[in-house]
Amino acid sequence: MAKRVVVALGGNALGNNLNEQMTAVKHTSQAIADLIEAGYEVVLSHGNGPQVGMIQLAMEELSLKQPEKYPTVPLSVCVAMSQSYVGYDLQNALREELLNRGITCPVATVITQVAVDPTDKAFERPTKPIGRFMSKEEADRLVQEKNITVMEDAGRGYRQVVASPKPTEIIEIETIKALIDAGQTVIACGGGGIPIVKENANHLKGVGAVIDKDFCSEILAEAVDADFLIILTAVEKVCINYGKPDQQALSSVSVHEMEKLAEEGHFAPGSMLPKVEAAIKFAKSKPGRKTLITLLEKAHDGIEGKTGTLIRH
Ligand SMILES: Nc1ncnc2c1ncn2[C@@H]1O[C@H](COP(=O)(O)OP(=O)(O)O)[C@@H](O)[C@H]1O
Ligand SMILES: NC(=O)OP(=O)(O)O
Repeated sequence: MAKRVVVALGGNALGNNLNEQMTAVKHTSQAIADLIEAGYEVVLSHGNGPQVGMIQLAMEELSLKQPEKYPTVPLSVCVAMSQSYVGYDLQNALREELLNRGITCPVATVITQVAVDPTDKAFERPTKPIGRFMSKEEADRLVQEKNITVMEDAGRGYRQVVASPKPTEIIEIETIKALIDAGQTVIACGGGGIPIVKENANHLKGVGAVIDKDFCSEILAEAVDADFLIILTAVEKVCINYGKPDQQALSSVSVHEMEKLAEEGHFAPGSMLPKVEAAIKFAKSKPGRKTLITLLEKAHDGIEGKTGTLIRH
């Protein structure tokens, strides 16, 4: 039976703006098509930090200019827009790459809502960076003008941060499973999913948050009973003492060892730590499940055991 793989695409797989994304998805599709060609069943998820920030800013400018005509657009709707915008580019690029290789496999994006707990403490403490990077001066000015929260993002500059509650349930999971079982390649849970809370028996209400795509990809991987969770990012291997002279790359690590390293503070919160936490959770969820963290271009080599950081039981 074909091995089932959930692939979480990081920022470098999509770029930061319209032009970058058009180019990046072509490159990304080659790496994904390599996995499909090698016989893996692939389910894709992706981030949306730059995209949702761009959409939110555009919507805000419009509503500031003409509030009667263009009312404020909630963040949950901006997440929905980012899902369809990225999904559109990604499914088209992958469709073309597969057809060019003579592979007949329909590709579809599922608009995915993801439940969060309305009492999640994350609503009181924004941590998820979105949008572009800013200087400290610009960030301070926007804090005054717009009453937003900003944070320094892993030594790369300042960004707006929003609440990022933990995902608890994927609403469209049965649709996603039906498409996978029909042999289709599915893009789902984009941007961590559209965050919703269950208000009563049947009503789902969007909430102002951006869910971490690594945590959401992990619950997706469990729900579709994947063998592998692959988190593709901008580094080939996870390191200890990252950025220091004694930096050391990790190749194959048990969940127990990885938990210890995380406790020792080797992984930066907001960048590598959520990936490591998601990796540990998936590898622990059922015997035989493994997580791989590596570079986009190394996805195929990584799953063949040639590179990347493997987190296993
Ligand atoms: N211990 C570590 N090992 C490797 N990379 C790390 C580590 N700590 C922080 N990083 C940084 O985390 C980045 C990945 O996080 P991020 O850029 O947020 O991911 P994404 O690809 O999902 O957008 C890496 O490119 C690297 O700069
Ligand atoms: N939603 C999310 O985690 O996006 P990024 O991966 O772009 O931060």
